[in-house]
Amino acid sequence: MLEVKNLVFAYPGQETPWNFNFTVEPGQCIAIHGASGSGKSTLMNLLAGFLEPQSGDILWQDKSIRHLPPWERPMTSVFQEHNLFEHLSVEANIGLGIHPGLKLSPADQQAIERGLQSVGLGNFGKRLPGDLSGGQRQRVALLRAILRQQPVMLLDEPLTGLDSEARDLLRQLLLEQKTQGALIVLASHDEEDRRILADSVCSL
Ligand SMILES: Nc1ncnc2c1ncn2[C@@H]1O[C@H](COP(=O)(O)OP(=O)(O)OP(=O)(O)O)[C@@H](O)[C@H]1O
Repeated sequence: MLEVKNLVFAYPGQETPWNFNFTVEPGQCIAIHGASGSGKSTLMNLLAGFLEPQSGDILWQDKSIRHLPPWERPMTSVFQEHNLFEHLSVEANIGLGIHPGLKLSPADQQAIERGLQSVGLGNFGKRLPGDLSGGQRQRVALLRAILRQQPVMLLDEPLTGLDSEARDLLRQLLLEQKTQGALIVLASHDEEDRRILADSVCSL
């Protein structure tokens, strides 16, 4: 279980701090819902370890992960910037998520190929991210997160801007991740995403 307990944070000069509280079980998705500027990305950054809370705790399977650096947390994230390495092929970008030294087994390579097919990018493995559209980059970032196979996925507007076909495809992929036990924290403005994917909602 992921537990966020009285997680207090304010940016310098901010009068009223946030105080985040929720729990989510593996195999479930919690949607983080709120107006623009309400703190959804801030919460994601706190969970990922890119921001340091002033107090409170984050527990994973009853152990505090609050002081762990991002790379030691049981999490993978897709944030709005996508963070793809522009000089590396799509395949290598995804492969780096699986193995930081790109020492990929034939099974890893097969998983990448199959994954690219499943998000409609079967022939795009050798391309550079700069040659992809925004929506295609988004699909690569999401696939990389999925193939990292961490127990918790932090998704900040992962489907925004995609056409309806790609959106349906990726919603399906995320539902499959849930049935395989993935815990998803989803920041989304989209009511349909929340209705289809979320088991609970945290309103900010
Ligand atoms: N580095 C920062 N320093 C100071 N204030 C910040 C910083 N980053 C964000 N904020 C402020 O914190 C508030 C919450 O921002 P955040 O990006 O978390 O909102 P959001 O709910 O994700 O918004 P959106 O839906 O538009 O992406 C905003 O008022 C924003 O201006």
